[in-house]
Amino acid sequence: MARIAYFGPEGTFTEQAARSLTGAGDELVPFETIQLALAAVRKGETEGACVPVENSVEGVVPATLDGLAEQEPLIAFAEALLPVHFSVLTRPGTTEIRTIASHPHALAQVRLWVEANLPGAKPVATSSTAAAAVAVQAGEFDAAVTAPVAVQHYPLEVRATEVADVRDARTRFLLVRRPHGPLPEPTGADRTSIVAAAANRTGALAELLTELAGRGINLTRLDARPARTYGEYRFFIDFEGHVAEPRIGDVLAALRRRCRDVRFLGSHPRADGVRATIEPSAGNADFVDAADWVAAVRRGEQA
Ligand SMILES: O=C(O)C(=O)Cc1ccccc1
Repeated sequence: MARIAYFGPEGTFTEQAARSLTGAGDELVPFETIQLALAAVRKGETEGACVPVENSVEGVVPATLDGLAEQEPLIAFAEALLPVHFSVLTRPGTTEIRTIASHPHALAQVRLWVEANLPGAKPVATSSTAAAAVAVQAGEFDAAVTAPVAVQHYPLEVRATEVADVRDARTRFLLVRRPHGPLPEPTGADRTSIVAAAANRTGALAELLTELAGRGINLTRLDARPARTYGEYRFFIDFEGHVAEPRIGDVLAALRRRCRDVRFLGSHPRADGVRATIEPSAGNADFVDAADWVAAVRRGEQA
């Protein structure tokens, strides 16, 4: 049985993701912010933490990216991909909706629906979708935009379901832990994540990407975030493959040489099961064969 922190309170999308990534015997512990959930696993209060990382409409979750790039290293060892549509909840008997509260990512994904269905309602940001439900229950706001499961946790009335301006929106969540013990086994459908601080000079980012492109490695995400000093950036790069594979080990070694700083954020199976694209002459067997050939040349066996 493991204790797993998650971005709560109860009834968030992240709780749903955490449930899908853990077993029935595991204990899920809610934290009010992403930073607190990550701090819990860093301090060893929990064995893991589940946090959202990116959304197909709103993009990255900055608190998660910055939280993984800074302080003691954490490793993502599993991910979940959830379809995201919302419910609108009010206190029973509410007739007029003047304020509508939610996590900023949720508000951004229902803006058109609110304009069309609740004209004049003022959006108010809360720390999470479930925190909005708590605030509505306490009478602070009139309506909350929540995960469909939130109504099972809070005594509120469902005013609308399946609310989403963009159909098929998805959010990806990570289960992270401190770097100890073995990594998940490679499956052929894996994702590796790093954060790199490239030198501040012409072509530095292009050089990093060329290392990946030259080995036929397909990127799945590239984001830049400020490195806390004005004008300096960190690059978050996700790509297909697992560090256990020779072709991925080879590119990580090259990135380590080229970057001022590179942090490994994990290799784990992709939630969507998409298998890695392998370009001609860039498969693992090609890398092993090439390394064997060099070793043979060094032994003087091949001239
Ligand atoms: O607030 C939540 O429920 C979260 O888990 C974060 C979030 C917010 C909006 C869409 C997906 C995840």
